[in-house]
Amino acid sequence: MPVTAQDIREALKAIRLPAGGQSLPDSGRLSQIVIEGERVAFSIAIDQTEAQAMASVREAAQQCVEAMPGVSRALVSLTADRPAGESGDAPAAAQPLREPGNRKTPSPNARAQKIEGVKHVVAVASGKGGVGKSTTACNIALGLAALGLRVGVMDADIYGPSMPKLFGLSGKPKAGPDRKIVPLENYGVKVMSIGFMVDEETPMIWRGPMVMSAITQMLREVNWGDLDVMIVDMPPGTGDAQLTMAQATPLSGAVIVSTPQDLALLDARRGVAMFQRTEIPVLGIVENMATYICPNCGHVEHIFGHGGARDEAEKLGVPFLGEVPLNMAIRETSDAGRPVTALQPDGPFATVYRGIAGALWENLESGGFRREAPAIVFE
Ligand SMILES: Nc1ncnc2c1ncn2[C@@H]1O[C@H](COP(=O)(O)OP(=O)(O)OP(=O)(O)O)[C@@H](O)[C@H]1O
Repeated sequence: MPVTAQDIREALKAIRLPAGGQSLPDSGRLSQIVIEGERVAFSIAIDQTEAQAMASVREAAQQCVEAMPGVSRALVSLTADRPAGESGDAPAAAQPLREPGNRKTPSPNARAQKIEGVKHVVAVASGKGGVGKSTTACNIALGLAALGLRVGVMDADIYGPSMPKLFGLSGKPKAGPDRKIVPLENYGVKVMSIGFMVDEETPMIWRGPMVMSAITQMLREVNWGDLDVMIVDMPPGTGDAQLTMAQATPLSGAVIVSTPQDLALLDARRGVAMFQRTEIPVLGIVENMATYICPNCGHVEHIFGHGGARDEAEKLGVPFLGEVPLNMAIRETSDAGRPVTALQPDGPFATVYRGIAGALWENLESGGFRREAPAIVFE
């Protein structure tokens, strides 16, 4: 018989909080329990100061559930998103951290704990899907690495994780001697993706508390080592899931990717607004598929109109980091797991991405906003 949430709650009664405290289910700290087939996921709410003390409770809960018949894997994480003790029978994503009205939420740095050894965490986001957010995130990461920086990529795009494909990586990451997961690596960049943790056929399992569990695990239980920058590929859009995720991640700032079309710009504006509302600095806008350069004659065509993102950035008072042309080489190399910035470092597109990466790094390090990357001229 398939296991039920009630069975799991019963079994978890054996787990007690430290110092002879209540049983885990009675403590009101359990999130909703999500069951899909033989996989189970839930989170345990803690106060940030309890992280160390509660680590053994998390481990015991996981072992307890994995020992149950009908369970092949349990994903249990500690979350400090809501006050410990508050009853949690609703998915985390259904409880946006946004407060009612127009009040601003506290800065993410006050909420999300820093990741040890990681200097800057940068979200790459877009107001809507399909604008080339992941391709841009991947190539910016490689551009940063080309500048000699230590770079990691965390793929938090729950709707369609694409970093495994973009970096040409597959397989399951393994745990190291310290029990932390060792990220996979290619082209000198460490990569961790929801795509490594979930079967392709069951992407919808990463909903509600599972999303938060996976993000928490990828942030806290992965051995990232020392990084100058961690790039986080966010899910496209500006809904509550994105907002919650942004707030749970200790972001230094965000980069918004947009195409020149009006619609996308409207969406990009929403993206900017989402980060501004949460007091996460917008480090810049990248215009993707800005121009088409004829591979035969070099003629530059502005298929979708041009300059929209630059003007919009100006209006919004956020930096414009640069523009990436629409080009088959970018599509083909990305889709084949051979990103252009790593494979053709002397080519024009690698130059563009390195320029964007350089401007981003400067903004990060200065804490100020440089207006844009140097213009790249195609001759
Ligand atoms: N500058 C570009 N020139 C040509 N093709 C591009 C460019 N940027 C992205 N693409 C292609 O567009 C497609 C969508 O890109 P990508 O997956 O990066 O978008 P996304 O915004 O992350 O999408 P999703 O919403 O699915 O997460 C891919 O096939 C990619 O190779």
